[in-house]
Amino acid sequence: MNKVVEFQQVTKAYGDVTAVKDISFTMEPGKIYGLLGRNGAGKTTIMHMITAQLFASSGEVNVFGETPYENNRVLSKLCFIKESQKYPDNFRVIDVLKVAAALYTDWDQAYAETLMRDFSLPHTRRVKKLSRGMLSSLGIIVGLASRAPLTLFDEPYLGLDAVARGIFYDRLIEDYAEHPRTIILSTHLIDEASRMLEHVIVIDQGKLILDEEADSIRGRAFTVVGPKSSVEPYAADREVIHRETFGGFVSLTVMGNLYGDDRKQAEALGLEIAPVSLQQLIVHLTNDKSGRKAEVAQ
Ligand SMILES: Nc1ncnc2c1ncn2[C@@H]1O[C@H](COP(=O)(O)OP(=O)(O)OP(=O)(O)O)[C@@H](O)[C@H]1O
Repeated sequence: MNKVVEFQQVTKAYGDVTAVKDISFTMEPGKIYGLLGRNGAGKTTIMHMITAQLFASSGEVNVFGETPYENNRVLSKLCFIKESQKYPDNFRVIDVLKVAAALYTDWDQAYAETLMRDFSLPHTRRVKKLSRGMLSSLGIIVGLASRAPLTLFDEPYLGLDAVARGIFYDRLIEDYAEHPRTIILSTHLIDEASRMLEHVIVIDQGKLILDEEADSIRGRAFTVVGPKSSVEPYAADREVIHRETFGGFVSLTVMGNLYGDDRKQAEALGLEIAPVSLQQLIVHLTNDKSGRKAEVAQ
């Protein structure tokens, strides 16, 4: 299958700061990727190399099978929504939409208008007069209505309230189902975004430490709940990554195969089983692989 993004042993240094260290990964068409990691992990640097705003110090970056640098065939297929997008001072919301309509080949104006209503964004308000959350909504509208074959959202929801974030997730999932494309979402809100993510790439201190399908990560652990007397023997020779006690009951998150014997044994003991959050697992896996106590989410 043709790859949308290919990184081969890519390193990026800013002077003596090496932000990205010898990273290799590929991204396929028609998938939603989560690019996750702590502050300063190197996520934005990776997105800037994909979108040809930064050169790699070494290694090879290919997008749609070609180098993206000064390559209009590639760049015309990309839409990059940054955390703090800047617009000319005199621009109104409607001017941003006009520029986007001219820029993106697959732009859908009717869809943009629907999204404008969903996010209650006023057409004629000057962009510099928008609230922080409204500015984020504008970026989200441009990103979704661009329908670009590769759309990148870099922490797109600064200042957005929970309702607006919910609208973003819902619209993205609905629209993606009708118009499959590759989406890269960089976020700290892993639990919130996890229902949309199909594949997860975790960066820690510039290194790639996890590159896996979200479902396969989720299936690696689960939570068992029950009376202490049943839960503790079950947990005795297992890896416990989280523990909560309430009265005589215990809830443990254990590493194990959610779809296999580990689950059957727990069921046989009458323990309740619940899926574990992607965030909790990633925090755990990050700790393991980086050899330090990391906290992926804020
Ligand atoms: N222009 C620059 N000059 C020097 N160092 C930089 C520059 N841009 C980024 N860095 C450094 O590179 C590292 C990675 O930064 P990057 O912005 O890619 O991280 P990030 O994962 O996107 O972080 P966040 O989640 O906080 O946005 C950090 O140590 C940062 O300080």
